[in-house]
Amino acid sequence: MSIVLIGAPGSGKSTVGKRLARRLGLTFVDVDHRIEEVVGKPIAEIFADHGEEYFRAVEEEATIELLGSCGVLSLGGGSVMNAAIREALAGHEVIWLKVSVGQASRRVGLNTARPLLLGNVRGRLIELMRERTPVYESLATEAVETDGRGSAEVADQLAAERGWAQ
Ligand SMILES: Nc1ncnc2c1ncn2[C@@H]1O[C@H](COP(=O)(O)OP(=O)(O)O)[C@@H](O)[C@H]1O
Ligand SMILES: O=C(O)C1=C[C@@H](OP(=O)(O)O)[C@@H](O)[C@H](O)C1
Ligand SMILES: [Mg+2]
Repeated sequence: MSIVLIGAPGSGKSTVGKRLARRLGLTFVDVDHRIEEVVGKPIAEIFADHGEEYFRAVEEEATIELLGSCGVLSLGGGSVMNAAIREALAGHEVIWLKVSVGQASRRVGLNTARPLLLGNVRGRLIELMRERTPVYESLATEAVETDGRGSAEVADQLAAERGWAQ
């Protein structure tokens, strides 16, 4: 079983996941990093050179494969829109990092490396969150509010709940 982090871009999945894994002595993998390794280029270039459909196909394969090993796994924000990935999440501990549009757009900034947000970060986040929030909610075994809290605080709370003693 893995500890899997889901949530919108800017919710802190990559940052919190890394620290949580360190606290618990578990391995950490960020699926976006694995995709970049497999394809051999950054996410933004994968979208530009091959398109979103190709990215989603690689994401599906990488996510499902990584769910087969133990540790902490940070998913990409859009991965939960894929039915095969949703099915593969069954039986895992799925932590939803909640974030408001305002905080997420401040965190990712205007020069984001996230191709889906380019042009109008706030507007795109509103659309994505409207579509995805019910899905995040339905998959989560635990939900954590991250607004107004640092990523270290969020990670340490999750680690403490799982037996990490400060
Ligand atoms: N709770 C938090 N408070 C403030 N900034 C945060 C928080 N979590 C993450 N960040 C910052 O927001 C940015 C996006 O975080 P990241 O972990 O990449 O999010 P995600 O993987 O969910 O898109 C990073 O610069 C990170 O340092
Ligand atoms: O929301 C999305 O569809 C995406 C989020 C990104 O990951 P983060 O959620 O870690 O930013 C990355 O997978 C890709 O740019 C697509
Ligand atoms: Mg990430």
